[in-house]
Amino acid sequence: MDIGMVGLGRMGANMSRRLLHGGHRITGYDADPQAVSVLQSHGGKAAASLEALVHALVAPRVIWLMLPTSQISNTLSTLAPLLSAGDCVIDGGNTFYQDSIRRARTLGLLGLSFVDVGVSGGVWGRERGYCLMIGGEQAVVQRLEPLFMTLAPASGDDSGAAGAERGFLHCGPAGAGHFVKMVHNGIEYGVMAALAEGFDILRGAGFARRETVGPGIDPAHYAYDFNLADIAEVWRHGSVISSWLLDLSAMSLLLDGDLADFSEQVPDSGAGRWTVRAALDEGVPSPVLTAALYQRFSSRDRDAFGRRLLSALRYQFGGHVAGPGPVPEK
Ligand SMILES: O=C(CO)[C@H](O)[C@H](O)COP(=O)(O)O
Repeated sequence: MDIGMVGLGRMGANMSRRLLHGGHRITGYDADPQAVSVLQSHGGKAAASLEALVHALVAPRVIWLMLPTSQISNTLSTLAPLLSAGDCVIDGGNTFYQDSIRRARTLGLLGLSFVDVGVSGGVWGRERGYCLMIGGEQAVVQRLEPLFMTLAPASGDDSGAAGAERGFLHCGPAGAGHFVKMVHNGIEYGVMAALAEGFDILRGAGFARRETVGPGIDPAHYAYDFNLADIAEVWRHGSVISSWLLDLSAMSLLLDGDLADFSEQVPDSGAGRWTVRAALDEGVPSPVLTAALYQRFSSRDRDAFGRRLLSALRYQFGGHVAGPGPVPEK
């Protein structure tokens, strides 16, 4: 198929390369001309502007946006007047699903189709393929199937696997793809938090070798010196918690057991918050995913003032001092 790819960052560039390798023709646009040159070096065509991209494609056009969430509205405002009825825009970013529902309606009034695709696979997707969660009208999604077949992990697999087994799924009408991806990312936070906490506990299992243990704790119970990379590795083989995130943990720990080059402050791009909001709207308890989201806020010291207030209160009611702070009056 002929596709216009807008956004040639880590995801857009790698997806374009996988599509080119699968025999599709890509015309790409990115605000960074260097990213467009890289696409050209892999056999794609370059467009110098969104206008040029639209003109380079034959109607009915398919334009795939792989952009940060913040750039989708402006890009659609520029694109929409350039497109013709029957053209299709795909948003493959981590967009809030309610924005996708609204955009599908707005573009639909102009005769344009809008398909939301949650894409998971990260920087490894070019080789491994991408898991695709798709929302939109059935007929439009069906027309785009050759693209999904190529991007999904089982591309080139002639086992006869279809749809979900290949790694793509039409989840429902507009917004459904981004809704499913939102929850996927919410789960991702939870699994990541569980791995982080578990490895932290294993790392602490030798604390009695380094410091005086508290009353009632036998130092012999905390005298281990675990090799975390080895533990992650052994868990990868046949354990109940084997997973790709565990594979990535094993690789990270092998490269540097202290993870010294990584920040303790963990950002979030929005999907975790939206998942928790959906859980609130649905009245579904989601303590694990919520705690994992709050862990990220804590990592950025968003609760530092609250923690100081805890210390202040302990001081006020009991004269307890924690760390540097006012000395209680006798
Ligand atoms: O879509 C993704 C993986 O599937 C995102 O790359 C990942 O979820 C990053 O999100 P956050 O910045 O919130 O951690």
